[in-house]
Amino acid sequence: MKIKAPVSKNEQLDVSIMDLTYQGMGVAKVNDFPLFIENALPGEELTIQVTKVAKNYGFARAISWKSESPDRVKDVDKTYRQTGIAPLQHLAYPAQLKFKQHQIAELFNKAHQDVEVAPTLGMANPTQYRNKAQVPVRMIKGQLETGFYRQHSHDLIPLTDFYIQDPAIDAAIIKVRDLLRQFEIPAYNEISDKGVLRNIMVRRGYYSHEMMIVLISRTQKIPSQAQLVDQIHKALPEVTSIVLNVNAKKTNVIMGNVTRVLYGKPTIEDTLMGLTFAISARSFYQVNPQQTEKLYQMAIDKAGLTGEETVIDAYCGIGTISLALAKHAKQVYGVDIVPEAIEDAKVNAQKNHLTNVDFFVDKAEDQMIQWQAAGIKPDVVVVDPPRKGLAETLIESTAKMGPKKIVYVSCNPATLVRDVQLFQDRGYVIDGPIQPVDQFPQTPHVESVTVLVKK
Ligand SMILES: C[S@@+](CC[C@H](N)C(=O)[O-])C[C@H]1O[C@@H](n2cnc3c(N)ncnc32)[C@H](O)[C@@H]1O
Repeated sequence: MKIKAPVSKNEQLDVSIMDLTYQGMGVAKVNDFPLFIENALPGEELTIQVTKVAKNYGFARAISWKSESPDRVKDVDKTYRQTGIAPLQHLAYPAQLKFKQHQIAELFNKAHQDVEVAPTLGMANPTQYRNKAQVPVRMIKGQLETGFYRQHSHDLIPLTDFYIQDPAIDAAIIKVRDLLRQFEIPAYNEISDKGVLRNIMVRRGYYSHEMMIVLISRTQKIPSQAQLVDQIHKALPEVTSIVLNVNAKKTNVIMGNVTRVLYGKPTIEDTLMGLTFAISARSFYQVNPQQTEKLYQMAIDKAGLTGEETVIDAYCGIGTISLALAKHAKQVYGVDIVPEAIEDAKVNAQKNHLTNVDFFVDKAEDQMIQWQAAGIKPDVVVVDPPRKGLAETLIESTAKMGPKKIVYVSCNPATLVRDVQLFQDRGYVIDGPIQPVDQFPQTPHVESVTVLVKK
């Protein structure tokens, strides 16, 4: 028998908000049927209009408030919410930190795990923190614009202040945009699959102030390329690298596989944990440098190294954690799937005069099986996977290698909970509190460090 939802589309209702979801939406329940409402906070009483009804849940939009949460920040800029750049900016920062701590505890509780979660480590100035921007380029009314997509769409909202980005990066985007207009370079059109420039990526070293501009183009060459590049580096003295990335595919993936240096070096340098790192266009590098130092210090402290240990850093990127650990370990092995990242990692080991680190290009899950077969016996394994978490085969081979300690740096508590359970099934237990670190203020994203030890 088909069960009818207790609400229908377009219906208006008065509700109380009970909780925030992992995506940062308010949750209200009507006869146990959950409704998700953007921009609504726990404790608020409001009138909503139902916008979508699915089998077990629905979505609604807020129409008017009867009572507001004391944690609500008034006078927020709606553009940031519309674009999804800062979907939690309406929640006061201390409450954002509590929300992140609570999210992790909730997800473990739902999996019947009683864990201790420490208060989230926040930052003093939780805006303008990003060292990297990736902005789409589109033609609007015949003019090239840069900005951000409206959430759940590809409609570009032009923006000049991105709120959570380093303002020097925002200024560089405007300058590049103006030069693209001056040279009449057409933006890419997703529908016709014609035009030239798709995206602009800008990275700026937090300490070095070296800046890289990546022009992501559908075509192998940009019209007036030499003059454009010349004008960009003349207008922006911090620019030490201009790179062309070619992405000729009709795809939502931002970067293609071909990169060519148009000006300066193929990498920029920055400093983290007192070490120097070269970073190329396609390599991962943490976007919040101030918080990354706290996150890495936490991972290093929790690893508890004495200088005698063999350590594996799976998902190592350009070797940031590996090299920070190498100063305190006998031998470190790092693996990442992106060849450019591993090239950077090898250069970075040399730059920092660290000779006790070996880096490998491979899927971490495959490399781990090879290390296990080769009889490598790590004392500590650090994992820092993307949001989808760990492959079960990696968990299996890690457990077989039997490290005393696993330090799990996670950017997604849902996959963290799943993976921790798989480690528990193989004889590991959580040691000490889980430590959230706020890498992404004004957004619902949650980063954390968890330690597992062998029973
Ligand atoms: C969250 S980042 C962490 C990188 C590094 N630990 C850091 O802090 O800069 C995840 C990394 O996993 C890499 N990656 C994604 N899938 C992978 C896989 N299956 N095997 C190995 N590395 C992978 C990405 O290239 C990226 O460098």
